[in-house]
Amino acid sequence: MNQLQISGIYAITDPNLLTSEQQLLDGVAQALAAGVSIIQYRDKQATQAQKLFRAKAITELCNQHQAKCIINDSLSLALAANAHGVHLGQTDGSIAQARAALPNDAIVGVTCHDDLQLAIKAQNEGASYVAFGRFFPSNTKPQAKPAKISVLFEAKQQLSIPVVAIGGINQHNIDQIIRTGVDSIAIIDAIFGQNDIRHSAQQLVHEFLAHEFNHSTNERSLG
Ligand SMILES: Cc1ncc(COP(=O)(O)OP(=O)(O)O)c(N)n1
Ligand SMILES: Cc1nc(C(=O)O)sc1CCOP(=O)(O)O
Ligand SMILES: [Mg+2]
Repeated sequence: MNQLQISGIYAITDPNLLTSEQQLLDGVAQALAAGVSIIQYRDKQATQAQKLFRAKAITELCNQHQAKCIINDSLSLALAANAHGVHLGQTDGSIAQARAALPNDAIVGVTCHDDLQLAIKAQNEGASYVAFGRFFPSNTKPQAKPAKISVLFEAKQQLSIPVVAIGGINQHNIDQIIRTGVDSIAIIDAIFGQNDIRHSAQQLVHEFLAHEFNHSTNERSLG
């Protein structure tokens, strides 16, 4: 799996914010136009038929932008939609089963909350990336378990697969997360909950790219 596949701003859809199919596809198109690298289709409300249509449409939009479409929770939906991968929570199914069913280059992401041991286990079982969170209170998922930012520094030292941060991240606090060196930052409300989705996503993408640029310039000047 190419590690560069999991890099930059990772936007996750929410049916409470993008309430119609038109809003969903327009919102995803705006986020992609702003330079978001990954879209996760996360929908616990639609019918199976609606989910399949929407997952296929988002995958197609991602293909047009050289971005990746990851399906939340459902391996079967990821397969049916020919999406680029699946995101599995701790009770959403096994990594081995997803790896066996999906193409070799597919992305399998795994939620690890604040637990580095879960992340090491996921890496050993074939995960493409691990996600830690939540780092700040989340309007979207208020019940999400808190995690300390220090786990991200530890994860970057101990893991070889990409590390994703999630939960309550917005333009005011993203810098604290970027500084840990994480590969990607997953966001719902600060992108899809905003009036101007494209502009909001653009600001977050620029923050991330500015840090990457400064980091590589410093490394070059230090030799
Ligand atoms: C990138 C990313 N990280 C974490 C999650 C949360 O997954 P999960 O614990 O399965 O919870 P739900 O999203 O299914 O409510 C995620 N979806 N994406
Ligand atoms: C879906 C999800 N999972 C989380 C976790 O901690 O595992 S936090 C979260 C919600 C992220 O949305 P927002 O950017 O609006 O806070
Ligand atoms: Mg899940």
